[in-house]
Amino acid sequence: MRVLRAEQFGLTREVEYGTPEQNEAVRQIVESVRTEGDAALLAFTEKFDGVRLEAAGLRVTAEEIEQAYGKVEAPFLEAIREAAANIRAFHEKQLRQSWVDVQPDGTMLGQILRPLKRVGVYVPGGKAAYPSSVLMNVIPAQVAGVPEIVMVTPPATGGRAGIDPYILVAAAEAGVKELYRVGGAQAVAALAYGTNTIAPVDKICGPGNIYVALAKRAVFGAVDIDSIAGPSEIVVLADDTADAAYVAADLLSQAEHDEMASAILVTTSPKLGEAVASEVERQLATLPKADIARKSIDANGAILLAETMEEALAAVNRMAPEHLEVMVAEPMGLLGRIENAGAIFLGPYSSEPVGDYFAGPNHILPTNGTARFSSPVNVDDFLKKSSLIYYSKDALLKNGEKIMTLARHEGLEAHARAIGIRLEREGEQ
Ligand SMILES: NC(=O)c1ccc[n+]([C@@H]2O[C@H](COP(=O)([O-])OP(=O)(O)OC[C@H]3O[C@@H](n4cnc5c(N)ncnc54)[C@H](O)[C@@H]3O)[C@@H](O)[C@H]2O)c1
Ligand SMILES: N[C@H](CO)Cc1c[nH]c[nH+]1
Ligand SMILES: [Zn+2]
Repeated sequence: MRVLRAEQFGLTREVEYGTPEQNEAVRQIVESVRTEGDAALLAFTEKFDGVRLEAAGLRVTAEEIEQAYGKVEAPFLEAIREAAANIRAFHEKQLRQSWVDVQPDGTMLGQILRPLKRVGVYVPGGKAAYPSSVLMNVIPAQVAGVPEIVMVTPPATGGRAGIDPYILVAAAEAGVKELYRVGGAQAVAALAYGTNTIAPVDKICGPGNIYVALAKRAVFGAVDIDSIAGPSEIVVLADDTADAAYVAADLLSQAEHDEMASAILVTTSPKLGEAVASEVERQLATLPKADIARKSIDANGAILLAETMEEALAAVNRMAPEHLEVMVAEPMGLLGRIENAGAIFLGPYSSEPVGDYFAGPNHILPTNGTARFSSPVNVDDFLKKSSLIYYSKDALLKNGEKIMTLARHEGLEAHARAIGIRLEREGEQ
């Protein structure tokens, strides 16, 4: 792994996300699906996923899901059910209620929360199967009360024939009723604009590779999106008390997701840096996905050496990583100084996969520095708010002049008169 001085790590705000070629490819895919619908969807599915389908075959049937149950083992079912319960319990704590505040003069002000009507959830499946992402997408939407949850996932998970049965079982366990075998930018475009087969949604959530992330960014505005949850990232912030083997294992846990994933150690200890570099090499050699992890570590892996914890924290906050592990003697003591991170894992036993699969917080997290302003997927993503305003006659008579003053300062006479006409008429009575 490259060793760099933390202060020299010139990580500035990224202006362009993805290469120009990837951006152009996504632009063309999105535009074709928008204008040609199912025909383009099927053509891109054949081109990028190697699967030839008819429009009628896009929707996954109840029989397929039933058959999938026959292919998964009992320990998987037990684990996914317990994970689902943890994720549901965590997200239920996020649920907020509508509220109304009634004042003595009869004024009523409030906020009404309603679930979005129809949302699309993307479950990745290009290089690996992600049943866990089914739960992370679907459960918060259910907790919010979304009536129509549409799931899409590539038709040949990890290049194998068909959708991974564990994904199908996770979808059934989560209660998904509408599921299509389509992935990549074409799936995002279909959800956003609709085709003959897939009705358009109000919002698209879920993680994916660079093509999925760029497509979500491209359709934002036509629909809402959660965040740019692109290729995975991990930053480990460690001092000389950290265990090099643990740090290396956690860095590799994210490197194996994607050649574009990134894994960075920020440390005040050159000795730990050296030990982690050789541990990464040792552990990488035996990984089944060593080819992907190798490319990711070579392209986007680094060890940043900082003089002080202050400097280390500045580098972390500048990167705004998707996942931050804090492996220092007193992790709680640093918490208040971490400003930007999608999820923060404290101490040696909170290894990143604890959050990926089981603890309960969402694993769909902002990447590429967007944790500066974006949040993990959460129940609020699936709710919209309407403000509620009721003014009594007394309240309008009391405040009308002030409203007219403000309107006239903006040069908006019609606004002032809309109030004035009521003051004249009601004030006379
Ligand atoms: N940030 C998060 O919250 C989070 C969570 C889980 C996973 N992830 C990330 O999700 C990603 C999953 O990626 P994946 O590839 O396994 O699955 P994916 O489903 O995101 O992407 C696969 C699809 O990409 C499309 N594609 C592949 N090559 C293409 C090309 N050259 N041109 C156009 N389209 C192409 C294909 O249509 C394919 O169906 C990884 O990067 C992983 O790190 C992120
Ligand atoms: N680490 C991923 C988010 O970047 C989520 C995940 C799902 N399965 C394994 N990992
Ligand atoms: Zn992961």
